[in-house]
Amino acid sequence: MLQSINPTQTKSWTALSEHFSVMADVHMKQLFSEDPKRFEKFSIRFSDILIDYSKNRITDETLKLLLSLAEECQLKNAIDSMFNGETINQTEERPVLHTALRNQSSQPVLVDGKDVMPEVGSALAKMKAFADKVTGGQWLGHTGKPVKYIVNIGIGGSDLGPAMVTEALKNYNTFGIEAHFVSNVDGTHISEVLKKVKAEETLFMIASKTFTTQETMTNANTAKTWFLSQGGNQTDIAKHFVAISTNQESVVDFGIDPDNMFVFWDWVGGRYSLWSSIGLSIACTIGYDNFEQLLIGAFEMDEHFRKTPFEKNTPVILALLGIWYTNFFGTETEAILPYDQYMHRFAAYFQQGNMESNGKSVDRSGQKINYQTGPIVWGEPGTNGQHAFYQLIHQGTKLIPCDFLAPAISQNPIGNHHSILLSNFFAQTEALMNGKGWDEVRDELAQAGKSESEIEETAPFKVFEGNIPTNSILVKKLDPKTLGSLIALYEHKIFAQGIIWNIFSFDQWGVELGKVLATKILPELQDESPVQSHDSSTNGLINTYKIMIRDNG
Ligand SMILES: O=P(O)(O)OC[C@H]1O[C@H](O)[C@H](O)[C@@H](O)[C@@H]1O
Repeated sequence: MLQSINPTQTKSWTALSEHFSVMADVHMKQLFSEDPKRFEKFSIRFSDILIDYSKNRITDETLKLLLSLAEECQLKNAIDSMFNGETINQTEERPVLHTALRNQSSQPVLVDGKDVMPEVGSALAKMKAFADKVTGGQWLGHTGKPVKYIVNIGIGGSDLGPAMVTEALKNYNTFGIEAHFVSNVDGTHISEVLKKVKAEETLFMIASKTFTTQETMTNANTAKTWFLSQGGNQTDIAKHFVAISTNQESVVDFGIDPDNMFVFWDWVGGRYSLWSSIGLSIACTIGYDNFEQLLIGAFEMDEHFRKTPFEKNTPVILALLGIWYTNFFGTETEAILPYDQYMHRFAAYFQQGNMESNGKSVDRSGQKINYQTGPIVWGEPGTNGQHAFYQLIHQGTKLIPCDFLAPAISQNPIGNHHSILLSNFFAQTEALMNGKGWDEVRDELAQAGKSESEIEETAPFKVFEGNIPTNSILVKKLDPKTLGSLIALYEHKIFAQGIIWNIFSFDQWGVELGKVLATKILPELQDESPVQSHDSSTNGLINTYKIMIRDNG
């Protein structure tokens, strides 16, 4: 059981509030000029990852207070409780053990007194055997051809993780197998994917923890009907459809052979499941050995999170910095900006990871919260974002803390592309920190031959206040192991924040309401008769929809 501790009632919170009144107006430029060792002090090297958090609006004192907030909120106990398999997902009465999926030690992991590692081991062994066959060209379709296309049908956690990782590690896909992902119930999604694949060379992976999700089951049925219309018959389904789920009964009802079912467990949250059988599409495209490297990278981060004192503990530091801005500076969003095209789905992945986990407003004792919790997470790869939304980050009215991520080594070294990319990465964090002061702007305009009155007129628009916080995460190369560590870094950051905010990070009750209402409305759309049972807006929308359909013939 996790204790309920209101963070705002701690001594550290009060001290942080007082400290904030001092720090609110301190410019980072000044902090850098006062301390030439600021980078050494506020950066951590973990394996091939450098995390530089020196461009944050913090001093030694800030960090000291934030660290004591973590202590007062009993973060250490909570970490132990998670790794030890205690039922910390209390509202769903489950432990939270995605860390067991990547546990490389010989230590048992107990759930209700039973070691789950043998089950994890056999699920991984089944994945390996299958992935080896697929990537080795030995898993044959009904006409005797090997697999060329994988279509993963899933949504949310059963889509975003595998989709993000297969993109991020695309360069490790040396087997010529194309991975496609269908998530949206909009028929356009599956239709467009089916245009690109050939049934006899396609392996469908129906990925759903519950095997009841409306979108996934609708898409899965459409895929089955399509497959049967393309020359496959009922008995061929076994060669072309596999299921990844915790729900064997529904898998069998759907018509998938239990031998073709890959399991995981209810103690793996959907948005933390890419390490489980949900990662099958990853293993079948980049190969099982690379999938294993991903697990190893995550395990190394788990060990670091579990064992490193908080002042050198990277997920804890990132979590505390986020809390500093969210709860004291009043920031509402955080941007994740990878300077790596392969990572183009990374922000979208952690949008779910973060917002579904920490988008809560009731604390662990069931009380309504009167402080801010999870931020809005968003982002796009650099340098694209620079030409789209960085204007607002540089000169808008909102303070937006940003994480910049980049690999030192490009996997596609063409000409000077990578130095250009990285020069932008370095320049942006520098500019966001320093800004551009009045004197600099005036000098520049004077040098360009502007008159005094012209300078007065133009200068205000060209001034950048700077002082915008960034974390720079520079990795040697985006290989499977490093990616595994990076994902685990963000996962644990989210966990640590949830503990301090005194919320339950592993349920998602907020997603349920829309689902329930949609199932109620679906039958109302079957005929032309107008509805009156909703509010006037919803009635109006449904009835106009019906008229549009009717008028279309
Ligand atoms: O894997 P499934 O059971 O199909 O669930 C897919 C997704 O749907 C739900 O609405 C949850 O909000 C997500 O956390 C979950 O990942």
